[in-house]
Amino acid sequence: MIQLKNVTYSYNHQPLIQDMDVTFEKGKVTAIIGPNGCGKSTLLKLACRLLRPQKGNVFLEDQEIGTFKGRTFARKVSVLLQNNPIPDMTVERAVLSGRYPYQSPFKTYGQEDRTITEYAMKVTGCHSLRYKNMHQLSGGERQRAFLAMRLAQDTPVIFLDEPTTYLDINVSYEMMELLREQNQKLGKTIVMVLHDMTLALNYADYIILMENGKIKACNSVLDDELHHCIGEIFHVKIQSFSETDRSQFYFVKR
Ligand SMILES: Nc1ncnc2c1ncn2[C@@H]1O[C@H](COP(=O)(O)OP(=O)(O)OP(=O)(O)O)[C@@H](O)[C@H]1O
Repeated sequence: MIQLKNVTYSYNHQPLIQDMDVTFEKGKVTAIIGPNGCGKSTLLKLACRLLRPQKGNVFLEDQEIGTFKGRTFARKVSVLLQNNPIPDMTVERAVLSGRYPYQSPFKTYGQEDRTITEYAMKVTGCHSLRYKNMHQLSGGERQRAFLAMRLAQDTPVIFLDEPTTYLDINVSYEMMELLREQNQKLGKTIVMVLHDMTLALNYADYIILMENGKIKACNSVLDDELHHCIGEIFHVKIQSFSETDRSQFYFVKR
């Protein structure tokens, strides 16, 4: 479980997030949604200690995240951001480098690291790209390679900021299926910022809906009040394909 307690964050003395309390449930998939510029990426960065709150605290399993040593934290939490620096190396080498938290001056990459690297390349569909340089990939291929790096890191918690950027609709759904599988089979806690609300509603357990730096709603994807708030903010109506199976949603413009 990741908890933000009473968190305040300002850019250049302009308050964006103020006294925010929010919890990301362990073993669940949470999607953060909201209009452009409402603070989704900032919230994600605060939760994975890429930003430090000016006030308040963030806890991972009841321990303040700032108190973890670098490698210990990197064994618990991996993060896929929107604009990652592109490493000048092959895909295989880049995915293997995701194993860095398990290395030390006395231990280099071993069989376990290579096995997990193979697995991560396979499930993300990067296997055939393994000998290409990261700079030679298309946007979508590179995004899959970055995801493979994060899976190789093998952490119980994965944060992703807009993971479907650059991906076509098929690959977007494949990526969501893969993340869902990581959650259901391996119990990973997944928190992702998503612009595509159809993906958010159909793949998350919980939705955090933000507006102007504030949380407008935070609830199960099935919650009617949440649907109402989404409808108000985005001027849409949420419908389910079936009244009995309320697990497949789509949107219509109001
Ligand atoms: N490094 C920064 N310095 C100053 N202001 C920033 C910085 N990063 C973000 N902001 C501002 O903070 C606000 C929230 O940004 P953030 O990236 O968290 O929003 P977002 O909801 O993720 O947006 P989007 O959906 O467009 O990606 C925006 O007004 C943005 O301009």
